[in-house]
Amino acid sequence: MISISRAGRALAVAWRAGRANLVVYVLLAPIAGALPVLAAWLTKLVLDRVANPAADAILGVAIGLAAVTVGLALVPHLTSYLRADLGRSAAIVALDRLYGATDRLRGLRRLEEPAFQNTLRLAEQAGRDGPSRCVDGLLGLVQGTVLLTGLLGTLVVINPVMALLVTVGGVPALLAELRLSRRRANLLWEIGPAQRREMFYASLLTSLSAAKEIRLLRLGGLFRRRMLAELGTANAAHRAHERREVRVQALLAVLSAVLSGGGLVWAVVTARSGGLTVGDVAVFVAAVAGVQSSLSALIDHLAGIHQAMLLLEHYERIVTAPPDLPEPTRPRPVPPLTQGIELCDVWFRYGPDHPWVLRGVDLFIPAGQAVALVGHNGAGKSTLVKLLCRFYDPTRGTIRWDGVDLREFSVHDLRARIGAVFQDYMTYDLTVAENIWLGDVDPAGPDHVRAEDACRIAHAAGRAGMHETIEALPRGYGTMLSRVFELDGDPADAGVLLSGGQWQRLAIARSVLPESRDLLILDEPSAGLDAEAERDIQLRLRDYRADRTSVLISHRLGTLRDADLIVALSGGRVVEAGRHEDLLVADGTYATLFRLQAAGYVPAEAGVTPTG
Ligand SMILES: Nc1ncnc2c1ncn2[C@@H]1O[C@H](COP(=O)(O)OP(=O)(O)OP(=O)(O)O)[C@@H](O)[C@H]1O
Repeated sequence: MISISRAGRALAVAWRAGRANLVVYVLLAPIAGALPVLAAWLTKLVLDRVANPAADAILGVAIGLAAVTVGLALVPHLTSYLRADLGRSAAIVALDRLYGATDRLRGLRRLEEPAFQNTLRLAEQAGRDGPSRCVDGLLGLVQGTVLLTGLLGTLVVINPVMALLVTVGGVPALLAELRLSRRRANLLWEIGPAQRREMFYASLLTSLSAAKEIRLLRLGGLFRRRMLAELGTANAAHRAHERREVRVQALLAVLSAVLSGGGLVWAVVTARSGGLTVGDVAVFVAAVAGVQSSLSALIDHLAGIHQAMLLLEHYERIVTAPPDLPEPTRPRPVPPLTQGIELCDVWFRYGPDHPWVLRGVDLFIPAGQAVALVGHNGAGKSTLVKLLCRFYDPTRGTIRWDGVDLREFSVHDLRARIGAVFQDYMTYDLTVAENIWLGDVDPAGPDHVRAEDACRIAHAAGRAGMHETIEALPRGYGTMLSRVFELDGDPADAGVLLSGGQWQRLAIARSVLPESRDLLILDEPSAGLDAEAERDIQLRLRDYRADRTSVLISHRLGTLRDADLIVALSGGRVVEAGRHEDLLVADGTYATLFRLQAAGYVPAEAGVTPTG
């Protein structure tokens, strides 16, 4: 029912998070359980001595009761402080493990699976409060057991039958609560997709990047309604579950009230016939109420641990997930590219139910040369470069780096040799300097830009033709590129936003920051640039690309005409390859695309037929 090993791992997380807090918390648990029992017995003694003045001195007992009362008042505050502090520290340790595990997923495939995203969301939830809930639950069990044992012992002394009845009365509650906790954990899984969609619509409604389109197309109402519909779906599921809970718990409450009511009648009748003292009646009533409430707290703790364990299952599924891309046990060092990259009969599709995107691509990308990929939308150009970066492995066929299959390298080392600007490049809500520095972060170095990085960052910005523009910004390289985050927590210092083309140049600067990249991939790097800027970038990058292998993708074929090799993809295959002039002569796909595009720049009446 409750996995001991999982509970052990949750405790280990709490131990790593805060040993001192945990030790004090553990020591307090039995004390917190013993205090109410002590209070009940001391109350009995005080009452009996008040009722019988001939009995022993009362003062010592009364002081003892007062001390216990102070303890009873203080312990809950201390416990709740420790619980909160331990919870926060345990969340840091657990989330560090969780995001460490997602970071170890080197490919993209897993992140594209809805089931993985659902698991991830519950794992995040479990990571935030799972370990502390387990610790809480386990210590609650310790505290509850001490309390229950003491109170049951008290009850046994006065009325063993009642003790048995109250204990047996707790069994249905235990079974019912465990069932309910399993249902609750399943419910969270079932409503996961609706909650993720709800969050998606909610984030659209407040996201700055979506704001223009949402306002212009007046989509706010639609997305709000959809968000509410998803929320409604989740709420309906919660409501149905809570109704079931209320029904079960009401039934159990009636059972427990009948038991304690019967016990009270018995105690009063017995006291009238002299079988019990006033103190006995008081302690009996307190013990019955105490046993019932501590039993129900114990059951709640068990159910809470049970539910936390079920959610931690999602957490563990993520942190123990096997690598999504097989990594060799003894990876080969990735040599500097001296011969080239060879794709041999590469077939690829995004999933078994998806159509083939690449159907037997054979291609050689010679080292030190610029290879351009052209083709219609959806021809598979970006897919091909994603395979070069090993975001996915080919479904069939191999890709070789100087003759070695990419799968024989560590993915990390391979990527250290590749620089890229993707079509959907990132814009980070960080400073200009950080936006460029992210292109070459030393994993063992500091987590911030160092003063000595300034020179190479400016050099990379210069390569992308951005240096002067950056210098003109309010804080130069220290300018925050965000309208939603302030610099250094100063609300008056909201940053600036760049234009699309300027962001694109920044992405290029990021990709050319490291000098150590052998392969440069530029997937539509100039889509957002004006013609002059595009030419300017081409000239600036020519120097960087000179001794490097580069793969260029662009729909502006004019920018590719100088490439050493132009490769046309169609239907998932290479249909043509050659230099610009040769392909025009061949008069195939490339020539058709090139002429169509060139004709667009020439007045129709001029009747000119560009030939390259
Ligand atoms: N992550 C993905 N999951 C499923 N299908 C995908 C994914 N990415 C791309 N595809 C599909 O693969 C095909 C090739 O896409 P790809 O982006 O490689 O084309 P492309 O040649 O780069 O197109 P474009 O010129 O429009 O950028 C498309 O049909 C697309 O729908």
